[in-house]
Amino acid sequence: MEPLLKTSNLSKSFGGIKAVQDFNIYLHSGELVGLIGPNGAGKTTAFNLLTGVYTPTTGTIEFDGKSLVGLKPYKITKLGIARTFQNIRLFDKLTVLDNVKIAYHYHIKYTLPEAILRIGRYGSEEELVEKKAIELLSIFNLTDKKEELASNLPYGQQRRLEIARALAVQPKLLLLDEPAAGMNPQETKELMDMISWIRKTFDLTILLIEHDMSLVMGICERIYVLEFGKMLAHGTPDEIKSNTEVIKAYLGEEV
Ligand SMILES: Nc1ncnc2c1ncn2[C@@H]1O[C@H](COP(=O)(O)OP(=O)(O)OP(=O)(O)O)[C@@H](O)[C@H]1O
Repeated sequence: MEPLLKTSNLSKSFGGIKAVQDFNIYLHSGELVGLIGPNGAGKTTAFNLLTGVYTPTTGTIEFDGKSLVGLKPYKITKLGIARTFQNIRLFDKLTVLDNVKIAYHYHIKYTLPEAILRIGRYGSEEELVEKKAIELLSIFNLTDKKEELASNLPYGQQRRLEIARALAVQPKLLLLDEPAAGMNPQETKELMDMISWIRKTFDLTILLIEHDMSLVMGICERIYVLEFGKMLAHGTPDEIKSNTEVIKAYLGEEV
């Protein structure tokens, strides 16, 4: 079976800095895979390449049988890749519900005149969007916050809302950039369970950047390790835990 995502010698340089070099990964449909590495290793740059924020200096990205190189981020979202950000990016001045509803509009079918005149498919599609957005909020335990401004939510809830919003674009592949950052151990545990659950329920493939090793080792089937922009190792959590190069890269930290 062809992988859902496959990159080949993907590289990105900023002036003299080789942020990502020969990044070769594959993801099969339904897999939950980790991407780890010390600070500055190139993890977020890799996500930015996969989502069209940056154009690769060299290399290829195949997703679901199509090349993504040169496509704008919104096109890539439409093809089925959604992401969350290391620094949460919500629409602060919108309500929790509207943050999710906006994301559904990637798939809306009514035309602009229908929306302006509030006729045709507009009414029925808007009702459906609201219903689906409320369902998503309930999965993420945010139903009673739906009328709050996103900026008023505590940090852990903002992180969950960002994932809910990413799911609203109905992706095949979800890229999570440090979803547990700033969470306490209890919140991290709940998040781990939630990530495993949404993967099954929404039939997702997930690529996860995370510094919390217990989270990565606990839920990922395979892990890629980057260091100084290069792939240092790739394997199962057990293989990565006992890889001497990886242990060295983390300066003796428990992996
Ligand atoms: N837009 C940019 N312009 C110049 N250099 C950049 C840019 N984005 C990233 N870099 C550099 O590329 C390298 C990789 O950065 P990147 O943010 O991808 O690492 P990371 O693994 O995500 O790190 P962290 O774990 O700290 O988030 C770093 O040296 C960084 O300074």
